[in-house]
Amino acid sequence: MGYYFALFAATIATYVLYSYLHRGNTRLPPGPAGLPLIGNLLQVPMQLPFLKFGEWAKTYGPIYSFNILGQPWVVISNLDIAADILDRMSGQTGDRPRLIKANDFLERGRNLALMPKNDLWRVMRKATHESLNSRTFMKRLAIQEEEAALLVEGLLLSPEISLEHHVERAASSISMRTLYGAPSIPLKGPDPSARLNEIAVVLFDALVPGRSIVDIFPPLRHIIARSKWLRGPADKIYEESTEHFIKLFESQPSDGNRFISSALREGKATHGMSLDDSAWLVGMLFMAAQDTTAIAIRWLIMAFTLYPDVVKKAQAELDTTVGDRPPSSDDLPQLPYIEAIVKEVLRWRPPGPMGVPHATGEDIVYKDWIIPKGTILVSDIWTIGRDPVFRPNGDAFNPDRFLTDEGKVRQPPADTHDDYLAFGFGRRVCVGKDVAVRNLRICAAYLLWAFDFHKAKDENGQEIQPDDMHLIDVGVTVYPGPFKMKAVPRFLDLAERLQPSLPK
Ligand code: HEM
Repeated sequence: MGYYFALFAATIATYVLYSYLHRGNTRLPPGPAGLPLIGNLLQVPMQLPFLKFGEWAKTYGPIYSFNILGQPWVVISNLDIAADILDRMSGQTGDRPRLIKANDFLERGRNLALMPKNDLWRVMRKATHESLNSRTFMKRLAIQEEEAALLVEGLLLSPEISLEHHVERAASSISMRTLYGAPSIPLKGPDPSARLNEIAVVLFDALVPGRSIVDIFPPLRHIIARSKWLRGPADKIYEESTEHFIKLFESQPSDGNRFISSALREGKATHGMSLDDSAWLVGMLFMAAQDTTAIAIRWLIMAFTLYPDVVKKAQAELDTTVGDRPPSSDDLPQLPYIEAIVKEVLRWRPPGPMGVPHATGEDIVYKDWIIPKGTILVSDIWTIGRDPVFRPNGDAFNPDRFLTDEGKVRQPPADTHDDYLAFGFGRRVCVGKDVAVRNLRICAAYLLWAFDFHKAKDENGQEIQPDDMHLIDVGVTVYPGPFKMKAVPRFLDLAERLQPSLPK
C-alpha cells in the first residue's frame, strides 16, 4: 500500500505541474478566472453544471473556456458557433473526451456513445444506421403504437402505480422490443430489462464529473492497468455486463421477426464485429434509448399538466383528424401541433442539457482562437435553446413557436437539425433521432387523445403544482423530479376503444 501511495502522490504532483507548464501555443476564448494549477475545478458544480454554464455565457459570451487541472474545456452556447465548430468542423471535433474509467476499464472501448472516433466506432455507426434507420424497419414499428396504447391503458386501469413506473415500463418495453424482439414488459410483474437498467446506473455513474480519480489524474491509468487488485472491480463489471449483453443478444425474438439484434447476428450485417462488440453495441443502444425516452415522456406529461391551453389545442387537432378511434402513425403528418409539442418539449427540457461532450482530435483554428487537440467541447443545448434572438421567451412552453400562422410546421431554419437540437451535433449526432421522434409523437398523440391532465390534489383538496425546475442530474441525462397528476379519460369506454391497438 505504501508503494502505491507514494507512486500515486508522485504521479499527481508531476501531472499537475506538467499540465501547467505545457499549456502550449493556444489562444482559447476567455472565460472565468481559475486558481493556479487546479484551474476552475472548484467553480464547476458537480450537479446541473449547465445552469452555471448558462450564467457564464451571459458574462463571457457565447463561446468561452475554462480549465480543470490543466484540461481545457470550451463551452458553446450559440447555434451559429455550434454549427461552425461541431457540424462543419465535425471531422476535427467529433472525437470524445478521454473517459478512462468508463471507456478504458468498464467498457473496454465498446460503448458507441463514448468511444473515440476510431474504426470500431465507424463500423458500429454504420451497422446501427443500416438496421435502425432503414425504411423497412421504421415502417414496421407497430411496437411504438402498441406501447403508447399500453401506457394509456396502464394509466387508466392502474392509477395507484406511480407515473414514473408507468413511463419507465413503457420506455424499457419499447427498447427491449425494438432492439431484442423481446415480449412487452408487464406493468406488474418481472421486468426483463431490470439488469440492463442496473448496469446502466453503474456505467453512467462513472461519467459524473469528479467521480473517477483516474479521469482527474490520467497518468494513474498505467498504475491501475498493471494492478489486478486495483483493476478488479472494473474487470468484474465489464465481465458481468458482457455476459448479460451476450445472453440478450443471442436470445430468439419472441415473434420470429428480425430486430436489431437478429439483423446484427446475420451474415454481412455483423460488419466483421466480434460477438462482444455486437452484444455491447445493442446493450449500449438500449441505454442510450431507454432513459432519454423515459425523460422526454415524463416532461411531456408534466407539460400537459401545467399547460391546459396546449392540451385543448392539441385535442382540437386530434378530434378533427382522428376522432374517437385511437391515433395511428399514419395520422402523424396531419398532426402538426403534436409535432410542435414534441419539438418544444425537447427544447424546453432537453433530456441531455449539455449533450454528450465532444473533443478536438487535432488543434483547430476558429476565428481568433486556437483550440488545442484534446480540448473538451460542450454544446450547451439548454442555453442554445433559450437564445433570446433565436428562441425568444425561452423558459416558456410554447409549441406555436414551431408553427406558421396557418398552423403548419415551420420550415426549420438552417443548422437547427430540423429544430431538434436536443439530439446533438456533427458526426456524433444521435443515431436514434428518427426512431425517438416518431415514438414521442405517437406517445403524445395517444396521451392527448385519451386524457385530460389535471393537477393532483393534496389531503386538503389543494392543487399540487408540479415543479418544472426540480431537476435530477444522473450524469449525462437530467430527469424531472417525481410529480403527481390526475389523468381523466376523455371517453367513458376508453378501455374498449384501446383494444385494437394493444399487442395481440
Ligand atoms: C428523446 C430521445 C433521445 C435524445 C434526446 C437523445 C439525445 C442524444 C444526444 C444529445 C446525443 C449526443 C450527440 C452528440 O454527441 O452531439 C446522443 C447520442 C446517441 N444516441 Fe441518442 N437520444 C435519444 C434517443 C436515442 C435512441 C432511441 C437511441 C437508439 C435507439 C439513441 C442512441 C444514441 C447513440 C448510440 C448515441 C451516440 C452516438 C455517437 O457517439 O456516435 N438515442 N443522443
